[in-house]
Amino acid sequence: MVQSAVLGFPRMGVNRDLKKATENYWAGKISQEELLTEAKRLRLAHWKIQKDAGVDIIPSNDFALYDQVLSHIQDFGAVPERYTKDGLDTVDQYFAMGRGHQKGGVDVPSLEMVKWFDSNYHYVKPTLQDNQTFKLSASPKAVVEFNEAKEAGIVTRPVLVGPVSFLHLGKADRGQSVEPIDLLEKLLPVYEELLVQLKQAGAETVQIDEPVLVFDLPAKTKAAFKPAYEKFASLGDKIPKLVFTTYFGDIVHNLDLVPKDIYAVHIDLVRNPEQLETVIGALGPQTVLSAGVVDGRNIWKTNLKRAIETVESAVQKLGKERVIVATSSSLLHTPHTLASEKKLDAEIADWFSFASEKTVEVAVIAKAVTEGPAAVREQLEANAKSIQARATSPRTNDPKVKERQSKIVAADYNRKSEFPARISSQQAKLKLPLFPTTTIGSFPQTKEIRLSRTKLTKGEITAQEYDSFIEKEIRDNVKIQEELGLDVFVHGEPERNDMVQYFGERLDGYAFTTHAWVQSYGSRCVRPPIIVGDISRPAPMTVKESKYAVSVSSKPMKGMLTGPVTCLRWSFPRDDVHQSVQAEQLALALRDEVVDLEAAGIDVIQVDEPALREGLPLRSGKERDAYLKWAVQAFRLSTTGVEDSTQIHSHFCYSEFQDFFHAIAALDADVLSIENSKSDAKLLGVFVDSAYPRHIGPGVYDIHSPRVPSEQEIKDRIEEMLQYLKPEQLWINPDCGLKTRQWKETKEALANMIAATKHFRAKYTK
Ligand SMILES: Nc1nc2c(c(=O)[nH]1)N[C@@H](CNc1ccc(C(=O)N[C@@H](CCC(=O)N[C@@H](CCC(=O)N[C@@H](CCC(=O)O)C(=O)O)C(=O)O)C(=O)O)cc1)CN2
Ligand code: MET
Ligand SMILES: [Zn+2]
Repeated sequence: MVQSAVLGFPRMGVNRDLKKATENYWAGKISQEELLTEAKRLRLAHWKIQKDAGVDIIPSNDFALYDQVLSHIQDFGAVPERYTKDGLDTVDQYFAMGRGHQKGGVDVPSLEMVKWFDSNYHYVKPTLQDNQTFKLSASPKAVVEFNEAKEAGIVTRPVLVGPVSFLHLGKADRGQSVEPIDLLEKLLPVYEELLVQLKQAGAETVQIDEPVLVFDLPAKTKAAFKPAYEKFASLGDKIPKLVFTTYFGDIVHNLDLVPKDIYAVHIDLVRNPEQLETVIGALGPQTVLSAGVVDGRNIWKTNLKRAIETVESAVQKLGKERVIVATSSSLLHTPHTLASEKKLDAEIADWFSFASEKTVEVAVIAKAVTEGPAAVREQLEANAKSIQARATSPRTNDPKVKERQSKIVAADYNRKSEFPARISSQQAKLKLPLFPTTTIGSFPQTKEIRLSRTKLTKGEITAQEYDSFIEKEIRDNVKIQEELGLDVFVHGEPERNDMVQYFGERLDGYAFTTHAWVQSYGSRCVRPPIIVGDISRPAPMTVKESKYAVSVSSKPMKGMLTGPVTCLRWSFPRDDVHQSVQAEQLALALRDEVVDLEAAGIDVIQVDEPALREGLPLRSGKERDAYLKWAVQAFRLSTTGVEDSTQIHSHFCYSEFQDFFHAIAALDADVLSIENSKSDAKLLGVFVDSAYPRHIGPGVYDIHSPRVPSEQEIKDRIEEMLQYLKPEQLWINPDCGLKTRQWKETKEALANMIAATKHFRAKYTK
């Protein structure tokens, strides 16, 4: 028979239960035991959902209290010494690596956290030493959780990040020069021991994730697959059978690296359906194919007929015993269940499938292929009806939007003058000091703010009461910035639930949800709005708040927008229209907003594009060039409608610009603020090499951690930056927005930032 498999399930729970438990634990409101009990309850609940859906192969060890890669770091004994030396217990040590720890005399910053491939999920980077050793934990999480499921009567397939991916996704610690992949030989015994333990516990198969196979890999990484998987093959029956798992791209360019005698290979057939035949052709004679046909990255109902056809074409070549029907990737990137959405329009809700619904889809597809379509006729008929209804719905189509798109001309992509002329008219108006200080937009989203928004939604306060509450928040934010002595103010974004969802809720062509949370990092979640049709702006979206902010401020006030590419990437996009078309529609809506802000007296406008980098196709080549072309055009289209004297800022939460710097330069933004505090200032070298003429604010401190950076630390960062950037180019700001922080640490950190800036201002002003 054809079996069904899920590669991973979201772990937050139906009501973000895990978020609440971890945050309560951090706040000292619940004990560690209570946290672990809640985590166990969630794991069991999630296994049960999959079992009830009829899924044959259910994952374990897909759970994590903070991040699954971080769990591996700990289980492999790859914890840097700074986290072990103070005697924190295992759980606190784990969180210290995830988010830093500044309590009871212990003061350690977090490890670096970066985007997981091209998704909005973040993982913690394995951070390795020149003399790195590895040692398997006494009770490895994968074994513990396998046993836990077994006790509940569910035999699961444990998920591990494979050794090559673990190392390739890691880096050398600051001051170390080790190339992680060189540590393979030292790492393999740990995998061996773990796999043996899993086998002894009763695991028949293990999902071993090697998603780095979708990249263009350096020779050394490529060369690591062979010894790693030969080693595993040599262990024979002592370890479970391995499902070599890839996702988010095709593996055709790396097919020779797929182990021939492996039990099974998983490929993502949602992203790259065309790889099917080639991959089948290259499989070993016994190897099973796990066909990822149910999208782990989006929320559209699977076209069951099409998925069944795909799976059947594999079955024809391999036979039923050698095909598994699976989700394309872990379902971590989709919300828990559609059943929680009580407010969605019924017509539109019928088009969606969230994680719980997707588990049913895999089971239905497997049954249809195993027993024939008659066995699931009702489900297939209902599905065909939904697919047809969406394809023909007038709600997806707006001729006015299309007409406007057809009228875009070349001049719409250009500012009136080049940067030198623009910056002098901006400077004449803004009169900023050397090293202008600013923040990235958001200030702490306090409990009070969130509660008052909840009250508005529930009708417990009026829109007017809510608006005046927001105005008070803006006034408070302005006052705080005045007291701190910042140079360019922000209104603080108190009215925004999220920088993308907020715009989704105000644009036509979007649907939005009440409970469809997806984990972004640690305990932080987002509710990506859903693009269902052509996008347009029925009314200004941010002008009221920005205008108010200007009216109560004594300094320049930045208007704050989320750029078209980021709106697209952090939404669930349509799958029936190319992403470039959706980005262009967003750009036109934002262009109108930018022009309206300018007319309302906002002289500085920031258009955030933090997701531009993550959207970069994972492999270099034609696809990347095409993406960068439309992404840059969308940004330019949204920002070029203003006068020279209006200053356009953009913000990026990453600093590794090397592979696409030309695109960053092509945005032609007057000022860029970028995340930089965790990276080597060397990365700023690209700005020097290309004689980048415009202004840059590399972040001087990390905002993901509650830890307060000292004035000296910030001075050191600025000093480093000045080795690369000209003083008149440099802005001083944090890495990113401050919404996840508390006020106390925010004020302390900004005060240190300003003190450090004053030191350099005095030094450089003659
Ligand atoms: N979309 C997106 N992606 C992003 C980022 C981002 O800002 N947005 N930033 C980067 C890092 N990722 C982040 C992702 C989320 C959060 C974040 O703060 N999320 C909040 C939720 C934000 C939100 O939607 N808030 C709503 C709902 C708040 C809420 O929880 N309300 C309570 C009731 C109020 C209470 O008791 O607190 C409830 O609904 O139960 C609002 O403010 O209106 C969280 O997890 O806590 C921060 C960074 C990269 N990707
Ligand atoms: C993830 S980028 C965030 C930018 C946004 N303006 C903020 O400050 O929150
Ligand atoms: Zn940011």
